[in-house]
Amino acid sequence: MTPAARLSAAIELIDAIDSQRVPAAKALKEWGTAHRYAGSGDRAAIAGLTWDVLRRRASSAWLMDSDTPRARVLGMLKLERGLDAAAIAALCDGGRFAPEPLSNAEQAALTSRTLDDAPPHVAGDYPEWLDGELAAVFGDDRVAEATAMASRAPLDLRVNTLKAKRDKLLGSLAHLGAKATPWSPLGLRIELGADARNPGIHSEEDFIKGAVEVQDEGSQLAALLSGAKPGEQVIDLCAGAGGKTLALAAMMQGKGRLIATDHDKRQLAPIYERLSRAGVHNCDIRTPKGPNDTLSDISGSADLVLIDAPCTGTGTWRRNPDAKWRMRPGALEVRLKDQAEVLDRAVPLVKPGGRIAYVTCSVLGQENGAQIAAFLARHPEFAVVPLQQTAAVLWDKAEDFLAAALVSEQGLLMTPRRTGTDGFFVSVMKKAG
Ligand SMILES: C[S@@+](CC[C@H](N)C(=O)[O-])C[C@H]1O[C@@H](n2cnc3c(N)ncnc32)[C@H](O)[C@@H]1O
Repeated sequence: MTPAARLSAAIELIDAIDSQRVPAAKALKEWGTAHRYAGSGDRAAIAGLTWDVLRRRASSAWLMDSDTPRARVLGMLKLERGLDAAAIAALCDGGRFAPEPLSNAEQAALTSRTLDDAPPHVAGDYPEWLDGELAAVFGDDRVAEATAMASRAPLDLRVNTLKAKRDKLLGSLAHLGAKATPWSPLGLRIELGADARNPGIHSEEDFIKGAVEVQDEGSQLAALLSGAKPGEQVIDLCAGAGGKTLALAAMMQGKGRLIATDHDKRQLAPIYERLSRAGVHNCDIRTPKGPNDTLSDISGSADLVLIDAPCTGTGTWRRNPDAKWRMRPGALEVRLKDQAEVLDRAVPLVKPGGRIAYVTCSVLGQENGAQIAAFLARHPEFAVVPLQQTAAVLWDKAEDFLAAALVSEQGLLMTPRRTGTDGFFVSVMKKAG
């Protein structure tokens, strides 16, 4: 397919996503089934265009002064891909399979309109109802923060120190362009291009043998900041598919006891294979069975309970721009209730002097600082560990990391703009000894 034909396909896809209200991933899959002649390069390029339109959904419509699928694709080409009006006109030449030539109004919009007068939620590409929430956290920086949250994310990997060292993997994955991540001592980063082509990490020998896992650097840092140590008893209360469990296991170096559970057994399903591939032997997976508490035998003995809390996922918008536009206020309310519940559930598990590490992949204050402030009011036996102490696991990078993150009395917030990671909030609290 020509670049122009790919553009036409992206317009068609955005139209289908809008008119049939289907998730983008489903629409892309259906498009692929209906267009079997399209090669993998075409599919990746069309998916890349479609995701980029979703990233810049509001700002591209503002730029074009029109909300049609075509207008948003054209606006995205300027805002996200940096093409000027002449380059866009060259793509829209009206040829076979190409989009129609630009109208005078489109030409004028691409030449002279800007986002200068756009309201913050339009310039920053986020739902209007979240403006107050983001203003409360970022103030006047919210457009810049949200714009970074709308950008494309790299592929981050965590080296599994139970099996390998980062220096060696920097060599063996050099053909994918893997570089060391800025903050995590275990991270590798592969920058991805505008097309949504996956570098095939799951087929690499290092992945198959468990030497690396896919994990955003922010998620790696959240696990590191929990401070899990060899010999401790550590509970991963919201283990899900086990991303953090694997990181905790590596930190514990096979020594001590790691217990992973989740209230939804379906979420836990992939964890067995992942732990086995990673060579983890000290993890006890507790699958919920009926109404009995899976942790009823544990009382006041955990050194650390990690709560990778259910949250709105606003910190991962750059990986899932579709979800951002689907988010509704009701979802935030449900999450806030779940978070308070899971925090309270952790309390009796922790031993005197033990810690709770609370993590979300959200940037919203209600899910982060406010949730912790409310928890501390309910449980005055807990206090936030000073951030310098929490960040000490990053050694010589600790000070710069804390300067980059948004810090508060309750914890620290990483964001794409500040730390180049997904948005993650971390609060480590210690129980009085
Ligand atoms: C952010 S996800 C976990 C991701 C996972 N830790 C990882 O790194 O791959 C949050 C998880 O919390 C679980 N969850 C929600 N409410 C819970 C509760 N009250 N107790 C335990 N788990 C809960 C959800 O099923 C979901 O798997």
